[in-house]
Amino acid sequence: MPEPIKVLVTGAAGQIAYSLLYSVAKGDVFGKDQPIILVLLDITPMMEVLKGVVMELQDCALPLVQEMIPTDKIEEAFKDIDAALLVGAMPRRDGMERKDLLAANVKIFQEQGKALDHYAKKTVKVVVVGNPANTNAFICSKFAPSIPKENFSALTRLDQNRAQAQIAGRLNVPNNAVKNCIIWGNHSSTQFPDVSHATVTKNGVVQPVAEAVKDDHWLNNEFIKTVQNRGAAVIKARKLSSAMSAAKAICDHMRDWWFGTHEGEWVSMAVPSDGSYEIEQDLMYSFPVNIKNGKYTIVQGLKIDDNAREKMNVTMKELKEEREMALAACQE
Ligand SMILES: NC(=O)c1ccc[n+]([C@@H]2O[C@H](COP(=O)([O-])OP(=O)(O)OC[C@H]3O[C@@H](n4cnc5c(N)ncnc54)[C@H](O)[C@@H]3O)[C@@H](O)[C@H]2O)c1
Ligand SMILES: O=C(O)CC[C@H](O)C(=O)O
Repeated sequence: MPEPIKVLVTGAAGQIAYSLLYSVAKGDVFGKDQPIILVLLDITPMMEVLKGVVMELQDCALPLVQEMIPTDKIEEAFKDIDAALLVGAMPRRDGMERKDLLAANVKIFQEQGKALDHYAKKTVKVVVVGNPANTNAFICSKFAPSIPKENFSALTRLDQNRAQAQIAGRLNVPNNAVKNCIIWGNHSSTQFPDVSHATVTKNGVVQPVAEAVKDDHWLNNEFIKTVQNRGAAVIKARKLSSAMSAAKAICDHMRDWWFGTHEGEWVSMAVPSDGSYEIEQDLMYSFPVNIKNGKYTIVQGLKIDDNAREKMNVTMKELKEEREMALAACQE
């Protein structure tokens, strides 16, 4: 058995964590033979609820969980961690604007950035889930200057999974027959779900999604809008933010970062831009990436037409605006 790794989940008493913790604890993310020390951070008023979550995890009697550390102390939570799944933040409720969320949540990530800087291993891999996820990840990295900025990411895998499922549903094929859907930009309604490089395997034949769908109007309109607004649609229906699907996407994101992507396949992650595709450097922008040996590389050389360029710029502009608002909020 390898040495245990220390995995932090914040917002551990919340909705997403309730699905996420079970998957992490049973080895879906870091491997079926990787012992784990699970660190569970939430705020003081949630400690009683967290106690119940810990009892349930205990009662799962899972072999990989070597220790659980439930805490409301940030310095204890971030100490020597190998991976950070930063979920804890306020979710948007029906009728609430994203900007309300930004003001409320960005300070959490300023504080957690500082904690990462002081207490975490310098090799820690961080995925930010709490919204606005890209901008929170940007802030977190900014306040953790001793940790390489490549170690920070935000979750857009849920959007990728949504796009993949919409295409698979339309073509009546299994979800895993659809590959290489891309999410560009922000985890918000300005994101650009792009299937112009995606393929589908149907009746044993691999073909471009656009050829299989044979309906460019649907692909350029309804499909994009459905994916962009899926989170809001779930909130409207459930009166709560997506949780099961978010937890699944967090597992996909971190597992692929840990173990790598399959040959010829890419996944979408919001990562600091290196200037690829003319996206402003350091903006936490979602790109298609390949992953090998724990390191991602942005997929290069994809053809971007005028229509795509325009959509990629819209979501970049929103990210720049969010960044300015977040930096101002950090100074208050
Ligand atoms: N990026 C994505 O794809 C995606 C998808 C779904 C939800 N989200 C976001 O994830 C976040 C969590 O959603 P949820 O449904 O689990 O919400 P929730 O309200 O059920 O749980 C959030 C938990 O975070 C805790 N928390 C608040 N401040 C904290 C802090 N400073 N430190 C540690 N914990 C803290 C709360 O006490 C609560 O237990 C929201 O911001 C939501 O919008 C993102
Ligand atoms: O607040 C939102 O609009 C989205 C919530 C969440 O990020 C999701 O995508 O399901």
